[in-house]
Amino acid sequence: MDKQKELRRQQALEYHANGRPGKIEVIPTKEAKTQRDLALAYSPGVAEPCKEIFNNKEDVYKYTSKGNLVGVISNGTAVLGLGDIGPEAGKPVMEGKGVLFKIFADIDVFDIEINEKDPVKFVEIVKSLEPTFGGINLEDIKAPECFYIEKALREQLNIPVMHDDQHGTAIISGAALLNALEIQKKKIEKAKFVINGAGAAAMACVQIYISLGARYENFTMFDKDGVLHAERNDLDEIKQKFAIKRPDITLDKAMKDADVFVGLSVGNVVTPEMIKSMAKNPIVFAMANPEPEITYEAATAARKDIIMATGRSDYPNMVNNVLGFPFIFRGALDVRAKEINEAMKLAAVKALADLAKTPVPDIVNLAYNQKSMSFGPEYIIPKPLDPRLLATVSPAVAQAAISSGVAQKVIEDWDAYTVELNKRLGLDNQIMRILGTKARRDPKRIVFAEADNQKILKAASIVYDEGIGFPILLGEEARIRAIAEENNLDISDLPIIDTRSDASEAKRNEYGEIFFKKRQRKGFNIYESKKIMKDRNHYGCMMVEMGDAEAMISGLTRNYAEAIRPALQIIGTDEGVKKIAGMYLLLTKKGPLFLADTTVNFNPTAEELADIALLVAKEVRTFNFTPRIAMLSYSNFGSNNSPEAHLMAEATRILRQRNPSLVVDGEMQASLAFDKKVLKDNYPFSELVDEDVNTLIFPNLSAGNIAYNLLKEVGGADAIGPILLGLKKPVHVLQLGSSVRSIINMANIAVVDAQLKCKADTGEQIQRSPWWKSLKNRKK
Ligand SMILES: NC(=O)C1=CN([C@@H]2O[C@H](COP(=O)(O)OP(=O)(O)OC[C@H]3O[C@@H](n4cnc5c(N)ncnc54)[C@H](OP(=O)(O)O)[C@@H]3O)[C@@H](O)[C@H]2O)C=CC1
Ligand SMILES: CC(=O)C(=O)O
Ligand SMILES: [Mg+2]
Repeated sequence: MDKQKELRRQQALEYHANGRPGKIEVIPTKEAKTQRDLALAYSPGVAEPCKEIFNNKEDVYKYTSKGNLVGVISNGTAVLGLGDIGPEAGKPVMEGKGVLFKIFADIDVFDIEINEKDPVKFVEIVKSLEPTFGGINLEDIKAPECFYIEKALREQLNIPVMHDDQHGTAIISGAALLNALEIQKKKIEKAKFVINGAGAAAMACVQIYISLGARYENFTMFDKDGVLHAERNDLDEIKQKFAIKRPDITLDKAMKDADVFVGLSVGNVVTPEMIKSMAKNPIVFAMANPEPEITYEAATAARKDIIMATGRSDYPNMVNNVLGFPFIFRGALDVRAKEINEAMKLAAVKALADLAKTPVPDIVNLAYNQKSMSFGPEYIIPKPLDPRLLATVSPAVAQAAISSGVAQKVIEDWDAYTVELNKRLGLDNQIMRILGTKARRDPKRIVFAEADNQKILKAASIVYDEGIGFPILLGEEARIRAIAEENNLDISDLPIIDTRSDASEAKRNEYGEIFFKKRQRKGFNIYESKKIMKDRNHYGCMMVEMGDAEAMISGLTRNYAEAIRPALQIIGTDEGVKKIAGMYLLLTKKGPLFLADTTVNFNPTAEELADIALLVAKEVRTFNFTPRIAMLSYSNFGSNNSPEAHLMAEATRILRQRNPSLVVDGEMQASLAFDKKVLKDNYPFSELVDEDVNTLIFPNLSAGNIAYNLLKEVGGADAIGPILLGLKKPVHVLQLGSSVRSIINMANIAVVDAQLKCKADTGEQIQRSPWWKSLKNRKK
C-alpha cells in the first residue's frame, strides 16, 4: 500500500476509534436533571403515556420518538462493494447511514445489525421490530434475498420500508439518467444500455429506467457469471426478464455502440478501450463503491464527449443514494406514509432531476468554490451539500404519498412545512463542511510557524492530505522529521524551512531588509531586522507579505500578544482598519454564533466597539450569513445607569449612525437576545424582535473570552477560532491547547480568507512547486 493510502487508512481508523468509539450516541430530548424530571421521565410519570398508548396505539407517535426514528437494518451480506463481510463488519456503514440521516434530514436512527442470512427468519426478526420504528431502511443485504425480504416486509408492515441499495440508488440514478440523456440529446426509448451487476442496486435501477421509458430489449446485463442469456438455468425470475438470446456476448463486445453504461458491481472491470467503443455522446455511471468500475480520470481521458458519474464525493456527478434516502424518509415520516410506493419514488426522481436545472444558490457555489455551477455534463444532479434538497425532495415525496392514498396525515400548509424543514437542517452543521469544500477547490500555501509541535504537524499532514492547503513547515528539520516518524506522518511532500539554518541566510537577509524599511523609524536597525528573521513568526509573516505563501498559522505554544505582533509589524491592518480584533465562531444548538472581541482588545471604547462590530459583520457575511447583532451588557435598553451600560448603548448608537442598514440592537442581556417572546412583550421597539441573533458583541475582553470558554466547556459548543479580523492578509494565531481538529478548522478558514484576499498570488509559483503537482496528480 502506498504511504498516502496507508495514511488515509490510519486516519479512518483513528476517526472511528477516537474518544467514544463509533460515530453515534443517544441524547435525551427532555430535561432529565432534577428529581421531578426523573419522576416524569421514568417511574411513576412514565406510566401515564404507557396507559394512553395502551388505550390508543396511535398515541405512540404522540408520546415516543417512533415517528422520527428509522431502523437502518442489515445482515452485512453486501456491504458497499466489499461483499458478504458480516453484520459486525457492516456496522460502521450502518452507523454512517445514521449520521447521514441525521445531518441531512434530522431523522434519528438506530442501526441494527442482525446475524441472520435466512431471509424468512430475517423477515420475522425485522417484523417484530415494527413497534419501535417509524420507518425501516434496509441496507447492504445481498440479492436475490433482498428482493424477498423487502417484498415480505412491505406487505406485512404498516410503516414505510425501503431497501436503500435498490430504490435509493434507482431514484438517484434515474434522475441523473434523465438529465444526462437530455444533455447528450438521446431518447430513453432508443438508448442501448449495458448494465454490469445484476444485484440489488442494478435490478432496481433497470426497473426504474423501464418505468421512465427504457425498453427491455435494449438492455444487456451481466452478473459474476457473464451475460444474462436465455440458455442460463441459474437465473431467477427478475434476471430472466433481462436475458438476451446471445450467450457469446462479453462485456467488451456489449460496450460497442452502447449509449449508457451502468456499473453496480465491483471496481475496475471496465477498460478505457471499452469506453472508446461506445456510441457517440456516451453516458457512464460507474457506481461501485468505494472503487468504481472505471476511474473518473480514465473514463474522461478516453472520451471527450462522455458524461461520467461515480458514487464518490470527490468527483463531479456523485450518483449515490445519499442524495435520496434522508429526504425520501423525511417526506414519508412527515405524512406517516404506510409505505414508499412507486408514485413517491417517481416524485423523488422528478424533484431531483428538476432541481439540477434550477440556478444553483450561492451557498452551493461557495461550498464547491465555483462561480456559477450550472446544469451540464459536469452537473447532472444536485450536490449532496445543496441545502435545498430537503425542502425540495421531501415535500414532493410527501405530496405523492398523499395523492396516492398511503399517507395517514395530511399537510395543509406547505409553506409552513418548508419553513419547518429548513429549520431542521440548520445551517450550523453545514458551515464547516461548506468551508472545507470551498477551501479544497482552491487550496493555498499555509505557513505553519510551529511545525515542531506534534498537533500542528498532524494537522498540517491532514490539511495536505485532504487538499485543503499546502503546508510549509517552519522549524528545525531533524526535529520535525523525528516527530513525523514517531507519529507515522507522511510529510515527504512538504517543504521544511529552518529559519535559523545557514541555508536560510540569503532569504533571511532579503526579508530582513524589507523589514528594516518598514520598521527603521520604529526602533529596529538593519542588524536587528535581519536577526529577527530567525524568529519563525517574523519569517512566516514575511513569507505571506512577500507572496511566498498565502496564509500563516501560528500560536499554540506562545504568548498570544507575542504571536500577533509580527503580523501587525509586517502585514499590517486592512485599509480603514485602526485596530484588529478577535472573533470566535461557536457551533451551538441554537445555530452558529459569532462572538467578539474574545481575544485582542481589553477595554474598547464605544468607537472601538463599533469598529469591532463592523469588522465582525463583514466576516459574518463571508460565511454567507446576514449579521444580526446584539450588543451585550447586564442592562437592557437603559435599565441601568452605569458607565458600562452606557458604553454599549453608545456603541450601538455609533454603529447605527455608521451603517443604518445593519441589524443591531442593545444594550441588552444575553438571555434577552435569544428570547424573542420576552423581547417582544417588554421591548417591542427593538430591532431584534423578529430576528434570530447570530452575532454577539461583548463590552470587554474578559466578558467575551469568559463567555466563549463557558459555551465551549460547559455548553458543549464547538469553538472555531480565534479568527483574527482586520489584518491585510490571513494570519491566525491558535489558542493554547487547540486540538488537531480546531487547527484544521483554522486552516480551512485561513485558506478561504486567502482566496478572498490573495487572488493575485495563486499563480505560477504554486504550480511550479512539487507538492502542488503531486496533489494535483493525486486528485486527477
Ligand atoms: N452509488 C450508489 O449509490 C450505490 C452503489 N452500490 C454499489 O453497487 C455494487 C453492488 O451493490 P449491491 O447491488 O447492493 O450488491 P449485490 O451483492 O446485491 O449485487 C452485486 C452484483 O454484482 C455482480 N458482480 C459481482 N462481480 C461482478 C463482476 N466482476 N462482473 C459483473 N458483475 C459482478 C453480482 O453478480 P451475481 O448476481 O452473480 O452475484 C451481483 O449481481 C457495490 O459496489 C455497491 O457499493 C450499491 C448501492 C448504491
Ligand atoms: C452507497 C451504498 O449504499 C453502497 O455502496 O452500498
Ligand atoms: Mg448500501
